[in-house]
Amino acid sequence: MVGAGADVEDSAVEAALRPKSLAEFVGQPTVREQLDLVLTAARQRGATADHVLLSGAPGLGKTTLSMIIAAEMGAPIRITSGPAIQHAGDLAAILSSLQEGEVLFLDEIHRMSRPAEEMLYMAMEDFRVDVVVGKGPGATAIPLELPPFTLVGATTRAGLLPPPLRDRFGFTAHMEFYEPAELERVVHRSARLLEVEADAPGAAEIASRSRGTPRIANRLLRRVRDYAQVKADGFVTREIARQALAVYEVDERGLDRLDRSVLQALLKLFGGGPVGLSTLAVAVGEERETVEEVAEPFLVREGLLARTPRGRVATPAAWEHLGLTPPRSGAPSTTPPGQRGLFEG
Ligand SMILES: Nc1ncnc2c1ncn2[C@@H]1O[C@H](COP(=O)(O)OP(=O)(O)OP(=O)(O)O)[C@@H](O)[C@H]1O
Repeated sequence: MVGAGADVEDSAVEAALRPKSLAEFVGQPTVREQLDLVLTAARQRGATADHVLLSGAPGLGKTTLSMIIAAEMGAPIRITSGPAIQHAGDLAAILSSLQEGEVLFLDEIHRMSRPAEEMLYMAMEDFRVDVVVGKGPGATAIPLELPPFTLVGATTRAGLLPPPLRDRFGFTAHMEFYEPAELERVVHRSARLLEVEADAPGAAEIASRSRGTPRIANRLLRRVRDYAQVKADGFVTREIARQALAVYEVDERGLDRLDRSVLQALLKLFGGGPVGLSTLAVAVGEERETVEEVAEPFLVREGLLARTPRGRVATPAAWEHLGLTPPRSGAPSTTPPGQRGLFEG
């Protein structure tokens, strides 16, 4: 899938395309300015930077920013994720091996286990953990001093974090979706690094279909590059980008196969809603989290889907985008000739 999955070559290229400094990081002007102040001030004081929480949709640059924080502080970085830390002992092992000033990047921090989370409170605030040795009445807590470190937590939604954890971050940055002009700069920068020749309209076409997300912009650029190389002379123009993205089923608004299946299920199976998230996810054969965190933020932002207390509801723009007619008084919707059904092909 062009929109969400990644192959091995893609992962390696993605790493190579990461900006290495705040100056190279495109867009997010507010976050960049605030973070620059936090880091410069800490550097001037010769101190370890405060803990940073980054929230925002997948692919907006949270991992990249955590690496930049380490690079700007001249510190090493350790990368792990919430789901990888199931026991407090896992976290104690990581924390006790940190060097002074090291950046610990904890992706999906909202998915950490409860005991680990509680250990993290003390580690963040007092740079200390209590390691419990033994079991039952004979168990003893041995306090362990930690070197000062910077925790960079990443989450798709800061609202998922318990307040005691959220409050222990000295700085919280909310990453926004990128404007088309910013994504165009991302595409030009990546094209230069990948040695792909693209003109301005070609880059703009890719940017406008990238759902406000640099990771998707980079991925679409690579797929358009493949098409340009195999079917043309390697040069990316608007027409080449359009042809390539039609092959990969990314439409003019940037909706990919997953987005369209979600909308089609909502419209065709549930008459436009309201329908619960779990039911919708089952209908498209995806995990609830994938629908909620990958497809929905974009569909909501595009004004195609609304989250209501009673469930997910399609907007009139969704019916229009898929060329379907909203049902009147319970009549089934009609599919114009040539429109492909949900489960066809
Ligand atoms: N501001 C930016 N400027 C240029 N490229 C960027 C920017 N932000 C992200 N990218 C590119 O997008 C890709 C994805 O970024 P990254 O892995 O940091 O996202 P993420 O928010 O951590 O995603 P996830 O939460 O899914 O792990 C990287 O390869 C990077 O090259």
